[in-house]
Amino acid sequence: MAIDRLRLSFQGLSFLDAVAARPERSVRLTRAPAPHLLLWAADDLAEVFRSERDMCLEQSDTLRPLVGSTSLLFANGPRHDAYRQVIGPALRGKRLTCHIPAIRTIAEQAGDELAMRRSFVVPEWARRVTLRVIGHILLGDGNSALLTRVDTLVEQILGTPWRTLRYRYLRPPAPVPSLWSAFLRDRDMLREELKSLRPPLASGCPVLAAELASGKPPLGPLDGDELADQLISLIFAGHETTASAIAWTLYWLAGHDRVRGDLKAELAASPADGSSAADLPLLDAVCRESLRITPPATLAGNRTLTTDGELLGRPWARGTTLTPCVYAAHRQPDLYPRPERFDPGRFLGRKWPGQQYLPFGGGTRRCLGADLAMLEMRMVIAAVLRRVELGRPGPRDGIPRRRGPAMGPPPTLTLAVGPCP
Ligand code: HEM
Repeated sequence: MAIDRLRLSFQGLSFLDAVAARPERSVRLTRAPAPHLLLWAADDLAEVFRSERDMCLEQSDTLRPLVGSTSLLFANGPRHDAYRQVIGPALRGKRLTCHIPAIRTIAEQAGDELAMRRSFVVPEWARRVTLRVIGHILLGDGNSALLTRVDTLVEQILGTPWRTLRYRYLRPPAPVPSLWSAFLRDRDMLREELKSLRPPLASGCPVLAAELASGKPPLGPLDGDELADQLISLIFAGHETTASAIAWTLYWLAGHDRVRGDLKAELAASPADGSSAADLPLLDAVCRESLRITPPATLAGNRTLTTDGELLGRPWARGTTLTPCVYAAHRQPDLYPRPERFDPGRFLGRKWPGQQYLPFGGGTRRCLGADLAMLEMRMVIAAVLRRVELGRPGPRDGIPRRRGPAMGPPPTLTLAVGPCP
């Protein structure tokens, strides 16, 4: 049965496509002594998200060398709660609203850049935009060289599935020249710089790095290594997935003339910049449908049971791992008729429950940047569509590619752009 684990690792989405139609809405990747299941039935997901106090998140072998072993992405128990209490409020509500003018400027500049071009490589352009946004929120302005180095480090290991496999499985001793030793050298130099960074305490809006470094409860003082882990984690989590989401949304809009026309009409009829979902309902629905049909994170985090117990009507042994499968949950034809069709109408005037629509995962580990990501998607898409017309993508341009634990469009996805008619 471990064959299914290998198929997931090597075939990725084609494996998920093959199992998504199973009536049991789950697949067992491994059996005892350490069973691992992917789940997507709404009732099962709701129960998993309710029972997370008896589960912990395991560190990922792929991400740990990048984000560090004290990363909040792997924290559990009270330390995890403390991180969420500090980071969560900084990324929603009034504190997020404070960053809207800066995000608007970044979105408009990104749109202006396209207005001067005939075509652009979408994933690379989108990563530059989202890197600027998370850089502004986390470190304040003026750290673009440092941010680019984080992006280059990520690219070095996740840029292609082949690079990820080499980085994951070929780790010779450090003195041997290899992708691994180059990665370790660049990572360590970057960490040293992050440790000595002194973010401004306040620059209009509070800078998240300064709050993390403030030593205030519930986190208390972080040493340099722990702070560097959190900065790399937040830059990584905060821009990779959002860049994929923006790139996918432009891809879907480019291929759907009617939806794009309706959205342009909505934008033409309103001065709103997209910072509020209520002002531009079709724009919001387009972004949500894009996250449904091509969720950047196809799986949420692996939850491992810390005690023997009963769940989903069955007894489970400690050590069992349960993973919500976002991709399969979003492709259930009884919930989403013709799930392979891009149809933003599914989200117009309708809110989906968290166990049926979960691009940001759920429960106590639900994405802390969900509000920021939605805001950023809407504002960037609005700025682009107001400035340029998009050309049609090619027939093979939408084949998803693995990017570490996430799913992105092909790195070469290129769209033609021209003046608005
Ligand atoms: C469209 C963009 C994004 C998507 C699709 C996405 C998706 C996810 C998913 C699926 C998880 C795991 C949730 C779970 O296991 O239940 C997650 C966790 C997380 N995300 Fe995002 N994310 C996005 C953008 C962001 C942004 C902009 C930030 C900002 C810093 C961010 C920060 C985080 C953090 C800190 C966690 C860990 C939460 C925890 O473990 O408590 N994400 N995200």
